[in-house]
Amino acid sequence: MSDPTEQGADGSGGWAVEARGLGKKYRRGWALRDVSFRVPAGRICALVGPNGAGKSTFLGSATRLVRPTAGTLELFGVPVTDPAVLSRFAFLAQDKPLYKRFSVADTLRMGRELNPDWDQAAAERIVRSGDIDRNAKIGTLSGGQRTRVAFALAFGKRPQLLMLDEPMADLDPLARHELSGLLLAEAAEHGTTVIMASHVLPELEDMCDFLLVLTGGRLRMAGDTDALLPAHTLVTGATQDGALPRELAAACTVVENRVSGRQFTALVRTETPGARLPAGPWETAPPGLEDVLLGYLRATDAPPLITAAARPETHLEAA
Ligand SMILES: Nc1ncnc2c1ncn2[C@@H]1O[C@H](COP(=O)(O)OP(=O)(O)OP(=O)(O)O)[C@@H](O)[C@H]1O
Repeated sequence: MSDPTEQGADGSGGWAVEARGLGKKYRRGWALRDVSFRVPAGRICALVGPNGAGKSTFLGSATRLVRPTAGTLELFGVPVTDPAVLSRFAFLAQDKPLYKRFSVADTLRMGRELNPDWDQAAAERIVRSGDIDRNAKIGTLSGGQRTRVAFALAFGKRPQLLMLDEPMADLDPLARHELSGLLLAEAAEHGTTVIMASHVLPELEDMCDFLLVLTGGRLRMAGDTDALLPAHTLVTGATQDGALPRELAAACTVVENRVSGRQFTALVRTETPGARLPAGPWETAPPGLEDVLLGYLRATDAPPLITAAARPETHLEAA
């Protein structure tokens, strides 16, 4: 077995997250089922899926808040069951839990006392640029201001892996822009890996270079956006019966085919990188990230696509 801390072929430093056969069953059924993937270290990874897809359950499993029913999960090669992972990650939960009676200054002091690598200057900077009074009690702050303090706590910890569950939901457009810029700068400067669950697809296009897509607790797509996007093509053309022309359908995997009147618009993919679709009475265009994500979110029976970079070793060995 290779070492998660060793240099990857592309010069990057191993992988940050590795899930193998990960599953979580609640009384009503499986929230996550047989999920296996790797996220290489240093990536900004979007975790995408409809409501109830299992995103928070995955983040809960990675942060020791949820105990998986099946499989294994490692952060930087350390099983999440090992308390040694605690110093490696920071987590910004959807409800941004903070102590309401603490002041902002108390909250940052708590961060400093609990975290050996605490970066007080970075945390203070984030709070200051939101014009938040250090003496204000958390309970008196607006939702967006609380989010900013939670960001300051997460960044101040200087984690190797930052996990965020819908971090921007209650921020105004300016704060959104500022904090996403900060996230990118942080990741670039410190090599931090980021995993961010979000429903705001256009935002992800600008920020993320790696994708994880879940629907119904199953992994549908995983890999570098640079590898995933070029594998897909948007095709439009005329159809008599709603089906794609046979010659076209034979040359690709159809992710989604939508028919309006006598016109089809299909998201297709070729399984061999660089393979071309046959020419014919149809038009092709490269899809944007949002087109690809929406295709997989709508067509839940499309075959999953997990690129080689996102597959744990067992899959590579079996291939
Ligand atoms: N504590 C729990 N007890 C029982 N079922 C749960 C629990 N937490 C989550 N579930 C179920 O697990 C499934 C996945 O939920 P999860 O919160 O992980 O989805 P999500 O992708 O984060 O959704 P959203 O986008 O709405 O936040 C859902 O069907 C949900 O009802």
